[in-house]
Amino acid sequence: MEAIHLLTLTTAFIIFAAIFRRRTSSHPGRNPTTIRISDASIAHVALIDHADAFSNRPMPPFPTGRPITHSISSLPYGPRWRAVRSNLTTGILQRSRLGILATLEREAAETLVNNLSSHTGCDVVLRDFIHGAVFGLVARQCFGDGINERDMSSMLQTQKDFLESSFTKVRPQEVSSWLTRLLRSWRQSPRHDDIFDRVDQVFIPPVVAARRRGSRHGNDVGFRSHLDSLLELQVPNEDDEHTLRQLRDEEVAFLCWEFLGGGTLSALTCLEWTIAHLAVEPEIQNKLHREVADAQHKGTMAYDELTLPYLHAVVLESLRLHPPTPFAVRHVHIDDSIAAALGKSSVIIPPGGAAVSFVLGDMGRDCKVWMNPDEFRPERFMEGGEGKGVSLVPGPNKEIKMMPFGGGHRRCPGVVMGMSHIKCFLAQLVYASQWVSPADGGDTDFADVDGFRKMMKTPLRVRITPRSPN
Ligand code: HEM
Repeated sequence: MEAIHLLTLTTAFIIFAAIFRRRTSSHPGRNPTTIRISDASIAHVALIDHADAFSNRPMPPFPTGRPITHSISSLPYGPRWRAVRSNLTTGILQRSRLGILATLEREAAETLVNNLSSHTGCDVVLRDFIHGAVFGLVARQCFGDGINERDMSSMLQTQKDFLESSFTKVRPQEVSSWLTRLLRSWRQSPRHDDIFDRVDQVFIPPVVAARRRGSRHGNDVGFRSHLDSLLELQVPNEDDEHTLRQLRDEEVAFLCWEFLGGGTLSALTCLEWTIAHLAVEPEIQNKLHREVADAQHKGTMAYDELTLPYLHAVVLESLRLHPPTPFAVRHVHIDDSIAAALGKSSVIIPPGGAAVSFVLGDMGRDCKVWMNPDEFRPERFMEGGEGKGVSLVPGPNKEIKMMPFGGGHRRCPGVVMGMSHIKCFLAQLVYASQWVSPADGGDTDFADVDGFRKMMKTPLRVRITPRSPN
């Protein structure tokens, strides 16, 4: 009897706690009805033709005890979002700075190749090597030089732990049961709070506050770092948008965290998938190697589409099949004209609004657009292929064929930097070595994790063999 009482009380407490947490953290955009859109033409109507209506994201599905609108991706569409986003796009991500970035990229890629060279002839699990190298590059862009080793490795470890914890979350917005969702968010939120606390600890005292005090955490990379730009940035005040204020330390810390995550994790995901495909497709790998080697010998190593068209095609093919961020999500309330436009495509947004999830992976594998969509065939992006001329970010008057960087007002601002990093690392990896399936003949597992980041479920293990000079 006692045991039954205890069980009943515990269950009642869990449900009460879950409801209480939900109430106290309630937000109009949290856990609304979710509509999935996999059709690129409907995505065009929504994200491009009605971009304003599709310009907000729902609140993250997990309640936390703190305001989490400190990042570009979670700020509501409006003046503060505009201020921090344009600080990024006109600052560090500007195309004209690619020349400066090229030097940093080349140094990072060469370090990666050197680190791997002692494993030539062996099987390696690539993920940690690539993660460290891409993180190091993005951190230099974020902070400049001079961050000490210990602080860097705490940041990298925090990012790895966050990534690991996100793998266990299965599309929370798509979990249909109300109770499951409540219990799940109740169980998961302390882990998120824990990560946010760590972001504060790892970034604020050693980096943000130290730089604010003017301590020379060194910035000898020859351009203004992202951190420096954030410390100078003025954003509209919450209560009066006509007055400006500086960002608070925790906001700067969170924006740096977002920059490091956006810059590192998508490139890491894409590089791992690409090497996995190249290891089982030696002809494609050899063709890519020939193109890169040719450019190296001519001294024309610029990673652009014109100089290295096959490299560009290989990266596009990888992003088509495995968009690292699998969904572009919006929270919408719409008027009658938009309802009518979407209604033609049988998408009905309920009067209270909805979360709309554009499924980027489905668009890249749509067999109405792509021939044998599950095949890895970069040639489809070359002359005469169905993907030739495809644009990475959808615009007006153009059919959407794939959307790995999302679309509309909230599309990814890091397209140019992301593509440039991926191409540079990939070119150097393929130039230096040949990547083959592991010596024990183990099959590569092409399954992906079910989570917010579409990484390989089983971290890639490959054999590095030397390239004969040609
Ligand atoms: C291969 C590389 C990358 C891929 C595939 C990628 C993909 C995406 C996707 C799908 C979105 C959501 C877009 C939408 O909702 O329509 C996004 C948003 C975002 N990405 Fe990226 N990304 C990449 C690289 C980067 C880089 C290098 C940065 C910056 C350092 C970055 C920063 C951001 C930010 C700040 C947002 C939120 C934008 C907003 O809400 O206004 N990403 N990214």
